[in-house]
Amino acid sequence: MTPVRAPSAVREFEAAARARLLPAHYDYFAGGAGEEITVRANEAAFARLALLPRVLRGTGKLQTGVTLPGGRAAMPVLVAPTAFHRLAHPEGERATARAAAAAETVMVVSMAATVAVEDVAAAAPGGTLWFQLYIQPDLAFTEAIVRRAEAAGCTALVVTVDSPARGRRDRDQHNGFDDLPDGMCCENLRDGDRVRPIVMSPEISWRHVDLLRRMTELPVVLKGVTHPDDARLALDHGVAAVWVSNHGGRQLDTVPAAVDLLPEVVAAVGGAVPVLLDGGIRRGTDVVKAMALGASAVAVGRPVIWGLAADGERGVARVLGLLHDEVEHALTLLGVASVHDLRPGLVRPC
Ligand SMILES: Cc1cc2nc3c(=O)[nH]c(=O)nc-3n(C[C@H](O)[C@H](O)[C@H](O)COP(=O)(O)O)c2cc1C
Ligand SMILES: O=C(O)C(=O)c1ccccc1
Repeated sequence: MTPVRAPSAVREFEAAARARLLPAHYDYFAGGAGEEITVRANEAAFARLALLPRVLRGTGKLQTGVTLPGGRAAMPVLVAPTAFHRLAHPEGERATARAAAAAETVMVVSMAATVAVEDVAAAAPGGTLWFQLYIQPDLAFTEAIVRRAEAAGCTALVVTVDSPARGRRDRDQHNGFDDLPDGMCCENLRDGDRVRPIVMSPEISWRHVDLLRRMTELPVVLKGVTHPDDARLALDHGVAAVWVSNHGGRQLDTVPAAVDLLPEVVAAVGGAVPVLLDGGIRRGTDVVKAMALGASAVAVGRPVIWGLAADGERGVARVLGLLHDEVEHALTLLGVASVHDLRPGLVRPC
């Protein structure tokens, strides 16, 4: 009999997840906007970057930890905010939070989580949670959500700014996937005895970022920046970090690959605040490439979903563990002792 082995690479979790998920749910998680050109570009861009190792550097103990505005992480790979974890596993965001806490990394709880932020926090005491927010045009309601996130112990607010409208996702349209099944809802959108829909409004502007900053003491991270001019504006508006992202190719199709946008944003930010990046990270080598190009840390969206769908908390723990081990291995073979010593000279186009 062929022994069944645990997946030994992040990518193997996708097949395991696909086998377990309803096709419409798999498509929701995997898919993106339009022709999915950006979805594919995110991963392809990492394949087009080569690593150039240094030798005989006598690197001793490795350093993978990073310090960010919302706290420390033992590895430079955060859990990106993704919606609807209970579609992937009955424990939903609770399982994800436990695995992230065990890996000593940050979980960014989605505003569209299917477990309330208070319950996510209670499931993983000692874990670091940030809260992702779509600023709602109803500012009083936005403030109520911010207060909940603060009270639950979240240490940063991640404001997603790439969604002035919902992305057009053909797979979801074909599958008729437009709502959660009975018994599941966006628990962070509860307002008295009703659950409000998430509004993605084109009216949101820099003025709202200013209002939000006045609303809270928490560091505000801007997620979904692609243009260097917006990175500069973000600094003018006092953000604590800039997060380069095209939403995993789920918003505007044909936006360039995230890692290809990184150098210009890093140059625009000029070291004033940390720059985070997500989109297409599947390997430890992808993590070190992004950090060599100036990211302070990266985040993974779909890999976490695949781990969760395949094997719950254990699957997410394995995905994060694989990425951590691969980062260490890549550092060793690059001749670099610390993620802080990664430099652009270690990467070149190929
Ligand atoms: C299924 C799914 C749901 C997502 N939900 C959210 C969300 O609620 N809020 C948000 O800011 N980003 C959301 N994103 C975007 C992720 O935070 C992240 O930018 C993206 O997944 C990174 O690309 P990757 O999946 O290649 O790692 C979602 C992504 C996926 C795949
Ligand atoms: O699917 C997404 O990418 C996403 O960001 C989202 C946000 C709110 C509700 C559902 C999904």
